[in-house]
Amino acid sequence: MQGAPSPIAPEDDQPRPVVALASDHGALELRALLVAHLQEQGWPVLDLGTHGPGSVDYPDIANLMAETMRAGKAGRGVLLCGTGIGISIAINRHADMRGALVHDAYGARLCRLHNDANVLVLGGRTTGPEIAKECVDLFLSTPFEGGRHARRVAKLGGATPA
Ligand SMILES: O=C(CO)[C@H](O)[C@H](O)[C@H](O)COP(=O)(O)O
Repeated sequence: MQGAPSPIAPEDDQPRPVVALASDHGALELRALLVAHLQEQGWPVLDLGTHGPGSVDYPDIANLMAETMRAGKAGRGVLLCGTGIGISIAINRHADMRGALVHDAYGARLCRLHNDANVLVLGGRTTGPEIAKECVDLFLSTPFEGGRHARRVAKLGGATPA
């Protein structure tokens, strides 16, 4: 189904999708902080790593996220690398992924309202913890607006994973 809203339920009385998080070595601390933050808020979390300080390649991490979401193991993704740039390029090579590199609350809200982003991308070396938490919260609680934006999202092509 092209351009369909992602299956997110901002209201607390509806089931919450699993949120997968993954990063390269450039965002280990911020990812760990966000995993704990989401778990504290009751979100079902799937932490895909990387789990050690060793250097890894961000395209591999983005590909793992895409495979995980395509397999239906998560409904939303949060990806991080040092700047967020490399991993956002990588995730958007997948036609069914709409990754949004975000640096503030406005972007986090608008990437849902207008772009129906299914993956939030943050930079572990560029975004502080409080802003990152705010971005993740908005990403997970803001619905897609639809309307004219549905037409535009449909023109991006690609299916919306379950
Ligand atoms: O920011 C990134 C890509 O846009 C990644 O985190 C890379 O790790 C970054 O390029 C830095 O690489 P390094 O091997 O840690 O120097």
